[in-house]
Amino acid sequence: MSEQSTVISRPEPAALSVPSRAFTYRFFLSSCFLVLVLFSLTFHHSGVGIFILGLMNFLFCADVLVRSAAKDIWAGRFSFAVLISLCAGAGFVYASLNTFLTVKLFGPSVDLFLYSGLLVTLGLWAERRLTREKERARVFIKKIDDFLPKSGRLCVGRQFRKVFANELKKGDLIFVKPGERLAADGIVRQGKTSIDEQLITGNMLPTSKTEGSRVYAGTLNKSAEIYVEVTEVLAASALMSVIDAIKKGELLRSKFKSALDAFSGWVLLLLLLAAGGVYGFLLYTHGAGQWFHCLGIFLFILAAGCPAALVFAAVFPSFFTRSGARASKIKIQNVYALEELAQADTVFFDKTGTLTYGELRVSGVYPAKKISERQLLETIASAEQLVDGPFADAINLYAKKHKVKIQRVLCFDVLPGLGVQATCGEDKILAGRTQWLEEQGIKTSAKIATAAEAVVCVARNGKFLGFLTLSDELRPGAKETVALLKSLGKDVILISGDNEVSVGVIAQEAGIEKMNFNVLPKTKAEIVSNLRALGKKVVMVGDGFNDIIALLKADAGIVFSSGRNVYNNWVDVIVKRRDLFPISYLFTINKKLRRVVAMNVLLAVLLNGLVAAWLVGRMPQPSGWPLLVGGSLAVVLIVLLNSVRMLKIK
Ligand SMILES: Nc1ncnc2c1ncn2[C@@H]1O[C@H](COP(=O)(O)OP(=O)(O)OP(=O)(O)O)[C@@H](O)[C@H]1O
Ligand SMILES: [Zn+2]
Repeated sequence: MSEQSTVISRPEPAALSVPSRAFTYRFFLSSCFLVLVLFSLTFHHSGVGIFILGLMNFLFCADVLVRSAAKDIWAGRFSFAVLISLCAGAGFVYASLNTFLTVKLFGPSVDLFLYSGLLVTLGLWAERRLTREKERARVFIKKIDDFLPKSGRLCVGRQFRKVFANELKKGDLIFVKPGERLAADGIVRQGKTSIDEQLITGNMLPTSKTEGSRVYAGTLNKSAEIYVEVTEVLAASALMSVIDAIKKGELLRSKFKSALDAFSGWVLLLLLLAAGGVYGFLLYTHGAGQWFHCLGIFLFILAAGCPAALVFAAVFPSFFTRSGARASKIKIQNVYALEELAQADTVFFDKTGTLTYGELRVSGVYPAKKISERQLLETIASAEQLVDGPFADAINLYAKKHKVKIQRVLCFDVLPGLGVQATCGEDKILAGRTQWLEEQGIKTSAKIATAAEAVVCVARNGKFLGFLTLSDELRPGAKETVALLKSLGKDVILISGDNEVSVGVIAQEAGIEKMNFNVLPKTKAEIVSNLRALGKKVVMVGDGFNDIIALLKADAGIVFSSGRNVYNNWVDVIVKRRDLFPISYLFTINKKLRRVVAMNVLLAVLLNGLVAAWLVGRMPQPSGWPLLVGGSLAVVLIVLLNSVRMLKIK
């Protein structure tokens, strides 16, 4: 019981102390102050008025930045908030002292109210962006919780009692009305209905269910009342393992550090060294008695040297990276994942739908002895008629083309990675993986082991009727991508639910030496987790439902998708293309991205430093603010131009 509740409880509220709303309204307020200061400076209003505007900006807008800066300093982090708070603060103090002291401080008497205000405004904007990104992840987590059934109707004798879904135990009987979500995995004991199982099996069409059918927690009962025997508590249900993987993945992601924070410490150090150096030099030449008078130059360099363009140094490149990728039908949902891709040790490729198109075609029909081809086809086509997905689509198309007679299906279960189990009239049909049939005591054919393509075995009432082979084609670029990944030193492994021979054929075509075959969807995820536990960085490239947990458990997940997977929100990269060529781009782009960001930071620091130095060199410079602000904005433009390079997908 205690274990159940820990799994179900919401993720701990991460270190998101300030909501983005707080940044949003402060950003707009601060922009207004900025305009007012600019207006006052242009029309030479009194210094006291400008000081009041500046003070209000600090009290009402910069307060969040200062508070989070204090927290960061306390924790020994020299974050972006620390940099902006210190520099904008220095500028404000400098400008205030110059407004009220009769003897001006040593330094260009440039009005820094405007510039420090600009730093505050841009700082708020950047922090708002970052917190919003984290909040979005939170919203997704909340949304996934909506799928979680909250309560169930437990049958006690002839009565019902509403209980929390996580209180249900194996063997309990529950009553489910139409329109309700199932509270646990189970087996239908009474009633007939159709269930929307998209959440678990990916089947878009409702699945018909009757006594003996399997049902899953979280799926939606659509048409009639049913009684279900609980076979698995909610905490151990299929839905829960997906939700659990999603939450763990989000937690992992929320720990990523923004590039802005990573560089801010260095910029701050540089500024302190420059300002401190000049200050020391002045003390040396003017004498220590002048410490207060000379302090001006320290404050000035700290404030004017802090590049406003720094805010954009990391934002622009990732924005353009995303846009460039989107134009090529790649949706990078998590830019930080690019770093993981670059550092990955192992890359797993799923076979059907990922390395191959996943557009299967029935290539062979092999009836068992004394069974006609018709019989075999009629049986499997009846079982698959309401199923979708690559296997069922191919079989249904083939049946239609060959005018195969189809029996009405009473109910069916889709078992991800295994196959389909259906009831037609009195007959029970199984269509799926060879091992799955063997496990149920059905003897299949020895010929199957030599099939070089995906196989679906068919049985009716425990009797093997034969099998079908389905062919698929490698996506263009598969070979090239594998070769490139190998040249980058990555271990490439093919992982598939199909048999050894058919996986081997595709592996060879793609140039992959390592493979895992006959793997169940659950095992895929375990293989990924185990490798990660050994300290490896693992990337999963997959498609659709069977791979979702493996995709979520990996350090980064890339999914090939036609866009109807409900779990797509949670995958790092979505590829909506026919070829595999851009996959290698995803693994190499991070290097370029980092280079461009580093160059942006360098450009911003150098150019802004030059402007500040120019002002210091031309002391006193009473109306230098247009140069400082104009210069900084010009640097923003240069950073922008440098970042546009990321648009190009090589
Ligand atoms: N609709 C279906 N009808 C019959 N059999 C099916 C169906 N779906 C899957 N199977 C069986 O399950 C096996 C594995 O399915 P599937 O290819 O979807 O798994 P996977 O783990 O995603 O592997 P892959 O790497 O090939 O994508 C298939 O080879 C097939 O025998
Ligand atoms: Zn697949």
